[in-house]
Amino acid sequence: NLDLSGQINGQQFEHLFLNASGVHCQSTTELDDLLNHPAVGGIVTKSATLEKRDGNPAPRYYELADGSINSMGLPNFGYDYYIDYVKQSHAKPTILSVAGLSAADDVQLLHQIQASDYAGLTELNLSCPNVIGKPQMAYDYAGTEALLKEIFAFFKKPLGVKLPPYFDLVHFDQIAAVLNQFPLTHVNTINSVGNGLWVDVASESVVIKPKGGFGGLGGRMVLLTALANVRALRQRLNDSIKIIGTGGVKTGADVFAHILCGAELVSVGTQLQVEGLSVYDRLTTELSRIMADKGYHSLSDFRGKLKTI
Ligand SMILES: O=C1NC(=O)NC(C(=O)O)N1
Repeated sequence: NLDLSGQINGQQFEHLFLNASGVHCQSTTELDDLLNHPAVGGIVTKSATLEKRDGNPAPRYYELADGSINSMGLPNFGYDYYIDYVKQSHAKPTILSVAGLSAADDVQLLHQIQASDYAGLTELNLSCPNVIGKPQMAYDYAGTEALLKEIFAFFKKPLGVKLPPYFDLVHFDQIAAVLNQFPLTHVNTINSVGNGLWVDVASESVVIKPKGGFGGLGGRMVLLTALANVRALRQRLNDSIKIIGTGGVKTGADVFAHILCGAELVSVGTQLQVEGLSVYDRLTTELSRIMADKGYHSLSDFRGKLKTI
């Protein structure tokens, strides 16, 4: 009886939960698992590159007490695999995530989507921190602006972007000034906190192989950064650009906080990896209890209504 829905580009997500791209979304079997789960409202594919990729050498993912560190390196089955999946009809909205290894790759990927008969949502990943030698595009404001100008000259389908975390209010101003120039359906924030390092004291060693142990951080330890990025971008972006809140969600209270900061929908990554699909049932129960206790019937009763003091 609670309304836990959200909308992006007029597409109704009956239930606010998605997977964070990269988690439980590389194979069609995993994607079907997500789509078939009642407490999942929509899915995001693993970011597709033009050609299939093995990704970085293992070990490349490590679970910590309060989150995760990963340097996967965009392992995926390639664009054709994912476009074939998302263009089939599905009961719930799909978001095709794509990641070029260069701006030219990004443009090529979007030309292919534009030429396809896929009519769903696309998300351009501008924030993978783990491709060796490649920067996170969305930290280059001029580069991002030039890329989006080139893309929107030909791309007429719904498009959002996956952003890295920003840590300076001026940087929020700068990326928002770029994004507000374009008819984006959404931004998905945050991607992992790039290039953290975990040290195992017993072995006196790093715990993942790529990049000498440097990897993107996820899970509870990034919640405060995720909330700040959702809030700051909600305060700065045009209302037409919705926000998918990703990062640090472990409890129903974390979900509630993301919505208070302005998220339209909420993704779960590390905690999905840790707990499996049942995480969505637990989060739904916990969120519903908080809403009921507060007398809320719908997410819109409190979305974006964070109080300041
Ligand atoms: O965008 C990404 N974010 C991550 O944290 N890891 C993956 C990856 O490494 O493939 N990509």
